[in-house]
Amino acid sequence: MKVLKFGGTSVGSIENMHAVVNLITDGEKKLVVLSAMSGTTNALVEIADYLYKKNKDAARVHINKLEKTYEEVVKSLLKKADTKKEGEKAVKAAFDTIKSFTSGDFHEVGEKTILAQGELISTALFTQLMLENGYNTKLLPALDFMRIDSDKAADLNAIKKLIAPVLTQTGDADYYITQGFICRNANGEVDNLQRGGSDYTASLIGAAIDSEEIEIWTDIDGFHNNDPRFVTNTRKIEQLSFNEAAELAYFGAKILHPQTVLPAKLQNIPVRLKNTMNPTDSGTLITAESSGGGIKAVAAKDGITAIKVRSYRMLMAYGFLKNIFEIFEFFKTPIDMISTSEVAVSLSIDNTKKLDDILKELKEYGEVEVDQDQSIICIVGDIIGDEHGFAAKVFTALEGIPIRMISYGGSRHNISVLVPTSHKKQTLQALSDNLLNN
Ligand SMILES: Nc1ncnc2c1ncn2[C@@H]1O[C@H](COP(=O)(O)OP(=O)(O)O)[C@@H](O)[C@H]1O
Ligand SMILES: N[C@@H](CC(=O)OP(=O)(O)O)C(=O)O
Repeated sequence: MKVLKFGGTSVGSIENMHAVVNLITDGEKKLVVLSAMSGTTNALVEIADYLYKKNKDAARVHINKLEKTYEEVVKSLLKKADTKKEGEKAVKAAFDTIKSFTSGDFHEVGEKTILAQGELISTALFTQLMLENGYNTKLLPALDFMRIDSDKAADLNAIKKLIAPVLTQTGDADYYITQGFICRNANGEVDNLQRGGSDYTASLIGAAIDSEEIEIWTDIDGFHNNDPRFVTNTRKIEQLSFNEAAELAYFGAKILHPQTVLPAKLQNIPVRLKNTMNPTDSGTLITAESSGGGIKAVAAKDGITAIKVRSYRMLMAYGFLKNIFEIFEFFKTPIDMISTSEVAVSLSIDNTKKLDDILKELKEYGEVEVDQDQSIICIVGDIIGDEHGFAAKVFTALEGIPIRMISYGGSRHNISVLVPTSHKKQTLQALSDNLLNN
């Protein structure tokens, strides 16, 4: 069975939902993962923010506004009395849940439960639309089988164990619909796979049921060789290897959630990116196969902090780097880039929750410098393979750009440079003009 994921824009209007019905109903059994209608998760984040700030009146205003929007959606989307009634019931249940958090203290479980309502509504309404059109469709509650562990990492073993009985109990159907993004954590509470996480849901489910293909349907014709939000002359890539796609997703290509590729790669399941608005286009295929030499694409990851530790104790000493890295391990803060000289080590992180604690400990080892608002620009392809003089080409393209760090040689697929975010657009465009489009 194929797993298909449709993102927020693909289910973001009545028209698009009808287009998705037409697209999936070819008689082939499938499991369909849906995101919340576009804009909904942001609206729910805003409501949760008001509740954290104890501004209950503002939260209520925003809740009522969103509820009205969904009442209108049900009216225009569903035409038959029984399906319309089910749609209204689902919307009411979701908004009753949201409203239940407007009294008393507000905590993380409340926030996660509020954020889950977008996917719970979109899947409930879409299932009714499928039934109204006569398709044998069943809703699979993702909260019954999607799990993360105590480190907040997806628990593929638990998902594998849980999804089989859920499918059996749900009974036979031509089309199974389920929620992207949402899951339960190790305490059984409602949680999520982080923003953009529906892609990851699809690949986890794909791996759990050993799907023949995972299709990610979105609002663009596939993976582009640069970020179309910042660069004008981007082009679609026909094929990428799992490793190339994983690096691009991890280093900021928004079209895929950073962790999406791994479950598919582990079980060698092809991932295809397709455009809901242009379904006949071949899209981008991601497989184990190498996609040939040369530079494939560029992506940028924002919100990076660079930390430099300079110490003469590092000179000729062993164990210095181990001590530095142990501090990051202790504070559960992953490091993205590293570069070293005899007396200094620079590294970059994107999670700054424990920055003050980390800096305090690092200062025990030497002078510490911190630069915030940096972006990692990641250049991906078969870089070390055939093409000599590749590094020279990259540096020529980046002439005039203040590079803070460089990482080269860690993998044959990737060169990364760290630049101030204020120079991100210029860097992406320069790489497009000099490396990708000439
Ligand atoms: N390299 C890239 N290739 C294609 N799209 C990209 C790339 N980098 C960023 N994007 C952006 O990703 C968007 C699709 O991702 P997203 O908005 O999360 O879609 P969805 O809501 O369908 O999940 C595109 O509209 C595009 O602006
Ligand atoms: N609704 C969630 C999950 C998601 O993946 O959405 P989208 O597919 O629209 O990126 C979010 O906005 O983060």
